[in-house]
Amino acid sequence: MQTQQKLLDFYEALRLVLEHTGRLPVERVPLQEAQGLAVAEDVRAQFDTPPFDNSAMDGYAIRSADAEVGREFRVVDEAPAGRPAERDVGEGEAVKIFTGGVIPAGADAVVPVEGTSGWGESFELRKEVAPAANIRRAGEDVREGDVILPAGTEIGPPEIALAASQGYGSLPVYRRPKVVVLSTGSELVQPGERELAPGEIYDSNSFAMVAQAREAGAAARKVSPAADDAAALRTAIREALGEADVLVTSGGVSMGEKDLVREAMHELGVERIFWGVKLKPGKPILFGAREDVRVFGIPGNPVSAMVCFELFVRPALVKMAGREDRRRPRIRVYFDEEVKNAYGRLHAMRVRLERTRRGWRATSVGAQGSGLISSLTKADALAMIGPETGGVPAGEEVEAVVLREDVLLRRSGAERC
Ligand SMILES: Nc1nc2c(c(=O)[nH]1)N[C@H]1C(S)=C(S)[C@@H](COP(=O)(O)OP(=O)(O)OC[C@H]3O[C@@H](n4cnc5c(N)ncnc54)[C@H](O)[C@@H]3O)O[C@H]1N2
Ligand code: MOO
Repeated sequence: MQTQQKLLDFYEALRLVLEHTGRLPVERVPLQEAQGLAVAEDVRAQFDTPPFDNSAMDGYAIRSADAEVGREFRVVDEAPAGRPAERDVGEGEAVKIFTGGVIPAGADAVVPVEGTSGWGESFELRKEVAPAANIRRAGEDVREGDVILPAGTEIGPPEIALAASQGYGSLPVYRRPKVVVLSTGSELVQPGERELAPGEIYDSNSFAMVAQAREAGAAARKVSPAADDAAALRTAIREALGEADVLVTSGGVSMGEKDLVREAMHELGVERIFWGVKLKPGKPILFGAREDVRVFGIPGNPVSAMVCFELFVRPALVKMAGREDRRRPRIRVYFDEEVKNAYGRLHAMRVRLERTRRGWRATSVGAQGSGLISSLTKADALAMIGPETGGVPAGEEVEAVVLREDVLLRRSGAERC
């Protein structure tokens, strides 16, 4: 077994991940499944909306030329939404109309019922009515042929509404990436299943990484963890490879005799693109490909697993889905005190962020061990402390990857409604 690693620079490793990751094929998905995906080609309006002139108010459709205050009108028909009137509106006549009702021929204005003596077979006009009052014109929302959703648009609730209003039951999108998460390790027990025996721990990584994948907009599921056993591992990986665009394994990629993931992947034809990155946490990460499946062998330490997911898997997933706009924001941060880095690797340090007059101040969340899951619940960002100079002096800025994007709102002074 290979026990020496040539560690890759982090940014070079990320470049390789992105270089080996492309957009997934375009497919049409039902509207209700399109949320969060990117429109893959321009979508055009198939007709004007609204499709017809219609009333903005409950009231009467009349001829504005007749609209003298005090005049009596005869109601000749009605036009509720969905059922146009059969009669035209002649002089001194009105059609009872409700919001969304088709404006009948002859009428050019709607008087709200509050501007009349009320509902009835006839009414007296009590308020002036200008031509075109309370009419929503055909095509005032969108015009036939307009590009309503340009390629690349994120599909959110307003885009879904617009597409539905144009009769689209499905939209062309870059397919949502399918992620399968496979934890490895004989010590793992599923939470909620039973109490732990000595030496066992609960499998938190597969839950964490499914959540991370979903948060990145992918469809993700976990499969049963595989024991540290070559045959079991091979079977589990083979099955997962058959179902995924992205396979993420956790554990078993380091130097131990029970670290069998690399070998299993090799045997199953996964081409290794890199193994080992000059990064803390996350050093033993493996990245490979088999045909269209991208494979991340992520270290088992829970913080390493989640940080590797953030820094490598997430950028790949959002690229596959055409949603590069969902890459994490990067900002410059400073520390009040010197921060040392004796790891000899780029330290993705868990920090809190605070907005000051100088900019963004980063403060370590505390101990940075790779097993300290609770530390991640306190982290707003990963401050990238380079190994070259042994750390970063007080006040000097470094790059940080923002994990909790709502902290950026703190700068804007925005309040929540
Ligand atoms: N001789 C060396 N030992 C180690 C090295 C090294 O370079 N030489 N690297 C260390 C680093 S850095 C890391 S990171 C870890 C990663 O090791 P593995 O990917 O092989 O992970 P495991 O050994 O399987 O597990 C590590 C740790 O994480 C726990 N774990 C595993 N899976 C889960 C899970 N699904 N949920 C929660 N916790 C999990 C596992 O019990 C171990 O405690 O290797 C160092 N060793
Ligand atoms: O790289 Mo390991 O992830 O240092 O703990």
